[in-house]
Amino acid sequence: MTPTVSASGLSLHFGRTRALDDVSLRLSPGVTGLLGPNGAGKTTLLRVLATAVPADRGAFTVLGHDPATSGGRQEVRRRLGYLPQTPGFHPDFSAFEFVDYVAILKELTDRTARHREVRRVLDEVGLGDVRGKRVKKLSGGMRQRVALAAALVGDPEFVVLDEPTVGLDPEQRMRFRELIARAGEGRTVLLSTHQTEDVAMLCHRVVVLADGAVRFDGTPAELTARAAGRVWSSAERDAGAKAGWRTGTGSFRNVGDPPAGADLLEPTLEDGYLLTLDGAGAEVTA
Ligand SMILES: Nc1ncnc2c1ncn2[C@@H]1O[C@H](COP(=O)(O)OP(=O)(O)OP(=O)(O)O)[C@@H](O)[C@H]1O
Repeated sequence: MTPTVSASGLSLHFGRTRALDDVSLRLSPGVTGLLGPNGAGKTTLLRVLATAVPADRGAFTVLGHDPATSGGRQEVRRRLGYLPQTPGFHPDFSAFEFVDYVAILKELTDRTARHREVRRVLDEVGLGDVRGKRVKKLSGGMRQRVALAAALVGDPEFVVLDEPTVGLDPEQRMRFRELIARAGEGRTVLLSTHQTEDVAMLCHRVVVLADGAVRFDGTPAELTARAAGRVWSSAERDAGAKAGWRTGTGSFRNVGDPPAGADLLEPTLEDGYLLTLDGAGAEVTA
């Protein structure tokens, strides 16, 4: 299958900071999770792919369009939905006005068709009843759903979501997962998150970034399998553990190099992720 997004050798420096280091990836329909510690370069990668900032080196295409040319950039933006880490809401806009404003920027020029589309996406995220409410009066979870509606307006083929579930309570997070899963049906969604459960539950693929570089690119099951035979239980923290913590049962859960005869546990995606970061030379914290 031809990938929706094809990127090769993307690098970007901010002064002496190397935010992206030779990143190559291909994205296809479905939800791809982007995991990485703070400062790994996730937001920077998303901003480059959303054409908000150009890379220093490397290139990418979205559905064959090259954003390095002004015509190509316009084509990419027409096919793109972007939920940034801090959506810039005008606080006095209603939910409808905000999404309509984004729809205008996306060049949905026919007013009647545009308003129909704005109502459709607000209904899709469950905000049809409060579309006239000021954004500043909405809860944090509702505001995130307004931002998701803005990302989905115009039915883009490539959707970039930067930590959309941060700060949400478990019920809202579950609701958001449903919405993201639905958005990923037939569309290519790139989801940056710190929530390994989001990735385990939603994503067909996961990319791990550390120090601006890709450290893993594969399925969630493959990431989990990296920790097979490397998670064990013990009465005390084990010397061979890269990370270990006392669980609610009082025993330690260790991740790393187990001693002979260790009481092995079923690994999770988070275990595989922690071990991948350790291999990358990043600090493992748990
Ligand atoms: N506009 C900028 N100016 C200077 N440095 C920047 C800028 N944006 C990002 N950086 C630096 O680039 C690196 C990558 O940052 P980025 O925000 O992409 O990481 P991240 O993985 O999204 O982190 P987080 O999980 O904390 O959001 C960091 O060292 C950051 O300080």
